Amino acid sequence: MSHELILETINITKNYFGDKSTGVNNITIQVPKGKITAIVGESGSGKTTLLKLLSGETKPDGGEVYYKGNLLPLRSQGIKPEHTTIAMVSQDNREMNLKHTVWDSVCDGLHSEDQNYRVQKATQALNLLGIYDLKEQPFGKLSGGEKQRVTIARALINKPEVLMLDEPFNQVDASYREDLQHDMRQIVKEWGITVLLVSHDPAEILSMADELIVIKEGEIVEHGTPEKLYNTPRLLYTANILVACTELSAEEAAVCGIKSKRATVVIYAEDIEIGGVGLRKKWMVKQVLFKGFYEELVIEKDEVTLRVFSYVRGKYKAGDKVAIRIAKYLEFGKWLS
Ligand SMILES: Nc1ncnc2c1ncn2[C@@H]1O[C@H](COP(=O)(O)OP(=O)(O)OP(=O)(O)O)[C@@H](O)[C@H]1O
Repeated sequence: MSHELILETINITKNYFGDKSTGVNNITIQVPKGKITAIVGESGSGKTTLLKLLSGETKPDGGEVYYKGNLLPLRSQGIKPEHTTIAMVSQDNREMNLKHTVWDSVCDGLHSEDQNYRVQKATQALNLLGIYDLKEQPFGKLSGGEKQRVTIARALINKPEVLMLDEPFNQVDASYREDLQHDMRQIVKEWGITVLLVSHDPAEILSMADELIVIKEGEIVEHGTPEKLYNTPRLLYTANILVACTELSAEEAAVCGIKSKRATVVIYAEDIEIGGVGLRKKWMVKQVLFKGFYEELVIEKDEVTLRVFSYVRGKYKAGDKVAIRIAKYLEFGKWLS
């Protein structure tokens, strides 16, 4: 399927100390217009660096970035017209004045001088992010999560064509985060905004993104839809980023009844069913962890430990013996002879 592209990089490289061990190396990507693309990878893999290159904040050592088919100018070159359509929300709040009120912080981001328009837009943005009641508060006195919401409101207010979000909700309360993610997804879709999202939160990545780019040690190692990469990751690295899973050697897998000729077998907790008619109860429940609407059981057999979900709370306790059925597993690594 072909999509209209908004940003494109060709072999971009940025190394902070002149060697390949930091930054990003030779990255070629195409960012489709109107989609939410998440950049994921372990800490230090180069996600923020890639975002900064794509926004024109950082100059590549080599390669090019194209915005709508034209070479992207650097922000520091002061070439503004293109850049007003790329907004960046970073983790450091560097652009924010700590003494400004929430209202002024958001209004400062507006390009129009028309008073009615400013009031209308700022009110809309503050309501959208659920921070209208904080409008008289100085930015510096807000909590981390409130600050994040102000910087997002400020970035959204001019309806940018591209919105770059670096860990945008990591300090927002869990109770509010899901609603905010859902609202943001709806707004950017309605407004046709292209989003580049950097996040460590698997739930956020999987529920918000249309496309994932997986980056490891400064290079792209895998890309695809969240469904594809969750269900059939090519790399163990990707599975570990997207889901908390159990990793077993082939010998340990054999304890679970899995005959594998690959070095590593990965099992997602949701693919293990407890019970099963006619199965022998060989697994010991070691712990029952309360998780809200479900429980996580830590079960053990022959020194192999698995994590399983139980949706009937209170049914199992430590010391119980259970049978399990593994519905699905993934195999990675070298072939064993
Ligand atoms: N300004 C800088 N000067 C020197 N080294 C840097 C700079 N910025 C990043 N690096 C290094 O480049 C590598 C990639 O950093 P980057 O911030 O892009 O990673 P990341 O994937 O966003 O990490 P995290 O998830 O921890 O935020 C790291 O090794 C980091 O130490």
